[in-house]
Amino acid sequence: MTLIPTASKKKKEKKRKALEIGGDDDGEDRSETSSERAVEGDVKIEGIESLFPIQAMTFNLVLDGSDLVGRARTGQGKTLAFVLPILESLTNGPAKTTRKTGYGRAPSVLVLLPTRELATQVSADFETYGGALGLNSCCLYGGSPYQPQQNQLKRGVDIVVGTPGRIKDHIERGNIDFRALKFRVLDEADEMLRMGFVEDVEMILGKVEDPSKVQTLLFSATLPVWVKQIAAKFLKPDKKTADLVGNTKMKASTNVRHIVLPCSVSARSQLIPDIIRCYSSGGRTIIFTETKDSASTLAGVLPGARALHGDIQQATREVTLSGFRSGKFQTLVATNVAARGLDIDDVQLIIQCEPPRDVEAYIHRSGRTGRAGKSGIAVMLYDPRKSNFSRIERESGVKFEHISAPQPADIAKAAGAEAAGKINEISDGVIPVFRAAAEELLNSSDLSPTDLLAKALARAAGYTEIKTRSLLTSMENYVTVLLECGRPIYSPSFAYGVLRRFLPEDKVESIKGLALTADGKGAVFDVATADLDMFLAGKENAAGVSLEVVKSLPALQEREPSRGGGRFGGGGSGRGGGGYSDRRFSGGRGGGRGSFGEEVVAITTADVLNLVDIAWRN
Ligand SMILES: Nc1ncnc2c1ncn2[C@@H]1O[C@H](COP(=O)(O)OP(=O)(O)OP(=O)(O)O)[C@@H](O)[C@H]1O
Repeated sequence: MTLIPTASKKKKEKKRKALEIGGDDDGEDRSETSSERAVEGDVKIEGIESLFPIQAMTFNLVLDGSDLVGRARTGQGKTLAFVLPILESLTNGPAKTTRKTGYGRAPSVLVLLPTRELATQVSADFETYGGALGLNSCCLYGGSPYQPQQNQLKRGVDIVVGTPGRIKDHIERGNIDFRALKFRVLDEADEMLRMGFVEDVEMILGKVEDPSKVQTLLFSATLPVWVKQIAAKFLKPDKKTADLVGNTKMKASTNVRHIVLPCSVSARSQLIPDIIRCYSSGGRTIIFTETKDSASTLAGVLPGARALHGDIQQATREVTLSGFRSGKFQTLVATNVAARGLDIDDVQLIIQCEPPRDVEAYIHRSGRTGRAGKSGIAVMLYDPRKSNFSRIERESGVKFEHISAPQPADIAKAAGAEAAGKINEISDGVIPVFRAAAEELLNSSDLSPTDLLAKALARAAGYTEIKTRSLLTSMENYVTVLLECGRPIYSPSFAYGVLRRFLPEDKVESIKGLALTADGKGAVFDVATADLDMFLAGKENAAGVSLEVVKSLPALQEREPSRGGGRFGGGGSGRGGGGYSDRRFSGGRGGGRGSFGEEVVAITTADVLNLVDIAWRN
């Protein structure tokens, strides 16, 4: 008997169609061709025609009884890479003969995952594929009542899937017996340990009396070195590794277009709907925020969006996620609770509101799209004044595509074309009713019929004006300008100093997002459209100063976030603004700790040049 997955995702979600099982029932043939048989064999599960590489790699290793570390990029099928061989082993392989059966049986499989949503998802996979083989599973996670879980355990289950906290609770209540355990799986192992579950995980794994009789499998798309060290404690010394990422540079999904876009915090809620319009291809979008509060706030202002985070009641979390999966709404705003493992059909776009703190978070969040060979887009917003994504770029191996905000005019154009298309769908029956008003309009207006029709289309598409959007902070009704003064601009404070020569203080203070250009010759910043004329006229009185509106953002200097506003950062602008690290000029990098732990502020060459400049001007 050989397993082959066939369920299409939609059907899987409707209790996932049963497996057809057939042939080869002797259970003897577990040579290296087992995985091939899994692909070519008797049982076909719709939607899956062959094993993905990680699955082909792990199938025989698991059947052969090895402990295993499995790593493949996001969306490459790691779940079935343990589900299928475990089920095969239990029903037709080495674990078959000693597996407990009957009422009250103790579980043969334990799967630990970091989040409730993920536990539910993986449990559903076991239900789908294992259920058809007569194996039942239960899902144990916090925030839901104990009693039904306890009853299930009492009746007997083959597979227990859950989060460490709740599983530990059940162990302490004497509800779970691990004496019959054959497999234990740590999925998204690094996240589970990072979330502070180390002790719980250790306690749970420690409940297995004879670990030599249990196979331990550890999976993730990211396995930082520290996880490998911890893994050495849980897995047998002769464990096998199936690592499809290894030392390759690119650690994130290669099916995803990785994009960065400058945007200030205040412009986010205006910009995001346009990013969705331009990049979601009509599919679902997941937006990641750093905090629960910002997830709730953003979900509150984005049309048709719902929030998902750890402060939301479990029952609501479940309703939200199933509504998103079933397409009741198209935009989910979440914290990292949705970053790991979630496999949701037709998520075309990921938006990260700011660069996450660690590279793993970037890899997993962006990996919620571009799954199972499909393509997707991940847009990461950053505030050029504060954010630095170069570490993520370096450590993930992603070469970010830089874009600026979609312009409202472009979006309006597309909406206009759509509105024009819809005009043909309107019945000619409306003409007699509206003709008199149309004639009246034509006769009373100085505009040509085409221009009048253009206005009518604008109205139909919901536009009464077209705003501009700046390139640097993505703010509406701001434009981005480039300042040059015939000599290098070493620091933001020098740029502010140049502006003060020809503009009043309040206007200098009103500019947004000032950043230095990578060539060291200029600075770019955003100016309110209403102030633009004043800026352009003012520069006429400042010799050697040039100021021009830019259509595309020049390459900018990298900002070093760790220094904060250092003693010399930001100068007289009052903006603090973390120091710039222009490698051509930097003498030393950022702050550090002295031998007694005190904060050491390093002065970069740029700071010194800046001081010289200020002295020179005075
Ligand atoms: N052999 C296969 N053929 C076709 N589709 C598959 C196959 N294996 C898995 N899939 C589908 O691929 C998608 C991604 O699989 P899965 O969720 O296991 O990825 P993953 O590697 O665990 O990703 P992540 O690291 O994000 O958790 C799922 O929708 C799954 O049903």
